[in-house]
Amino acid sequence: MSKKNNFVNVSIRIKPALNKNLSKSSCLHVLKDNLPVLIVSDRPQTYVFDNIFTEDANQEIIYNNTVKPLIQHVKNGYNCTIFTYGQTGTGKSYTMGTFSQPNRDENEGLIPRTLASLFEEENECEISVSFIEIYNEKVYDLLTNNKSPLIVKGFKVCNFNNQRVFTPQEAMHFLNMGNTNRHTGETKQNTKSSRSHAIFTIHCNSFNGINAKLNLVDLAGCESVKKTGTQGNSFFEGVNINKGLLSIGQVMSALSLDASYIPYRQSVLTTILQDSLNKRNYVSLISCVSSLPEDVNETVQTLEFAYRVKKIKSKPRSNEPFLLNKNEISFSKSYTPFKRPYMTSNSLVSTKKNRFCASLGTISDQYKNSTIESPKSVSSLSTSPIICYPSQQSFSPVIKKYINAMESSIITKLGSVIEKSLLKPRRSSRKSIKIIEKENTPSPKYSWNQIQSEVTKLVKTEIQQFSVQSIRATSSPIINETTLKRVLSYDSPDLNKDMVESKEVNYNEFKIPSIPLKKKKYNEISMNPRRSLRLSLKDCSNTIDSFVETSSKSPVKKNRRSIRLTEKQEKTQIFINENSKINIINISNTSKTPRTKSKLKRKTCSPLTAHNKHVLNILNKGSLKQLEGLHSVGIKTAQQILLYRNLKGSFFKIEDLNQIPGWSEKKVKNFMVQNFII
Ligand SMILES: Nc1ncnc2c1ncn2[C@@H]1O[C@H](COP(=O)(O)OP(=O)(O)OP(=O)(O)O)[C@@H](O)[C@H]1O
Repeated sequence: MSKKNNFVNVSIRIKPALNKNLSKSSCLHVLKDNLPVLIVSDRPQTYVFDNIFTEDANQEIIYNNTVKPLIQHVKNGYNCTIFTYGQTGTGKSYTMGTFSQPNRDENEGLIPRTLASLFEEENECEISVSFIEIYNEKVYDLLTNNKSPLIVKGFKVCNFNNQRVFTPQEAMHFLNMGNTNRHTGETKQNTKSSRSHAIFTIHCNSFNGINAKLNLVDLAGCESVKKTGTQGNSFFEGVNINKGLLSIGQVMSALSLDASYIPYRQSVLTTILQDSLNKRNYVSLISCVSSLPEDVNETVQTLEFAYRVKKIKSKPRSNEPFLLNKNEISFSKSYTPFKRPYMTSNSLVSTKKNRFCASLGTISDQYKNSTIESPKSVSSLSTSPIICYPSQQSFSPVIKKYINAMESSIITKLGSVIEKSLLKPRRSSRKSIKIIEKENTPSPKYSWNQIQSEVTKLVKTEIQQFSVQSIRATSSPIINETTLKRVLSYDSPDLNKDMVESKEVNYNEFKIPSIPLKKKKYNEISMNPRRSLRLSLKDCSNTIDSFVETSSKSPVKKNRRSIRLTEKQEKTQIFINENSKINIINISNTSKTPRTKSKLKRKTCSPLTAHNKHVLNILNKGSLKQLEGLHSVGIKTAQQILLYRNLKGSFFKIEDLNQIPGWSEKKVKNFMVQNFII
């Protein structure tokens, strides 16, 4: 399966002629060169499949080539489905092993072999089994004597028996029990014909929280009323059987054509197999065919179905809870910032929050079940607990309870911090964002400082609150800084750089790492409207010291491009140049400062220049209403200007309007003419 890198495996099994006396010529010819090719007599088509099992292939060969490769996938958390399809009497139930065989060893089918294999190795997961059937478009539990149909909600069957099993024998007991309860009947073509579609499911719940299932589906056979000779009740059974099979064919066709709509709802069979028959799971199909010339139409129909399934290109996805690993980080880096406005929908937020909490939840679970050891590097990130304690420390159950409660409390609250940050309302309209997205402008500002301080506060208070009760007495907890960085960098590509380094710190010394800002261009810088910070001289000395000390670390202060200190006589100005060096300039001679220059200029401004400045001022600082007050600016244009300004910063000159997406030079000129800008 994996050698061809395709996760849908399609096999054909040709039923041997059981009555040698009746065996005539075969309508199927198999060529085995590089690929197994099947040719049907007198038909133009040739078919290539993953496996073609000829009449002499025994049950072991079938198992080794179909189900065996899936076992490890199930253990790794992938849902897998194997199903048998074909004309009635061609050996689907025989292949699947749903009915007990006279000589168990040799003829044992796929289900008994799978169960034996799952229990063979040391058990890494809890195994339970369920067995249901779909009879006349209703679902029945085969592991109970209750004959009332089960309720299907959405695509989930409710209240079916899921029996925990510890040995293959126990599991076989439930298989046989289900078989006795299954609807069967006699037809012209099969003395014990299945009148229902049966689904035997092996649920594998691994101890690290990964749950996966293996569905072994024994479909009822396609039947022609003429050949089976069914009448009355059996006739209606046949109609419903064919309905299920037809719908499964339509689902497969849609999947193979990559259709946006997959018609799962056409029948109960496809409805409840929805979470298994899709591109996220491993699927293996065994199509059972007859080689008898009189069955050639049914055989071709089965081969066509198999061929459609073969075309499906799937991408299986593990049920493993979401963990931020290196790949996720690199994904986050390649995140185009402007996709965010679309992604901050409620659903995305809840998905992100759930996935994030799930990842931390798993971490906590692992932590509960294993010896606690401090994480050492980024590579151990995905398995590291959020709070670590000195290794080889054994905790009493009471303390463990506190630790768990504290962790889950932190996890829940961190989720809401993230949610809050992602749901930060935007003033912009969706349309405007779309326009600007094309221009690949920088990301809208997120208040990461707020998140930082909230997370710090939260973690500290939580730990202190719990520590008081018991933990502090036992040991001093250590916050795994890497994990918290991960929390902070959850949606911030900027922060991921920090993750290369990892260390543990005591919570008393714990400080959320500062976010290094990228060198920004003019427009990006102006995303932060506070470009300068004025301080009175009283606070000056303290502030300068702390500013100088922290400015190289703190991105918040870096954004403040200068601190202007005002005093009556002496003025000091602090500039941070592009290399993050701080220059303190004495500007007691006011004529040297750019500010004074502009003041001088302003004095000599002509009325027209003043008007230009006024318009520019409105463009840079005006409210939506004020913008609308300008000529040729409607509500949409005003919104667009506002959005652009919020994202890119101020306009230097009115001509800069042509940087707004959709603003041609002609439009800018028109704006200028209408607003008397010269
Ligand atoms: N490869 C095989 N080797 C030996 N016996 C086989 C083989 N395939 C099928 N049989 C036998 O053929 C008969 C019909 O097989 P089976 O009941 O499995 O068919 P089916 O496709 O499930 O039919 P239906 O759709 O009517 O349930 C059984 O007696 C079975 O033992």
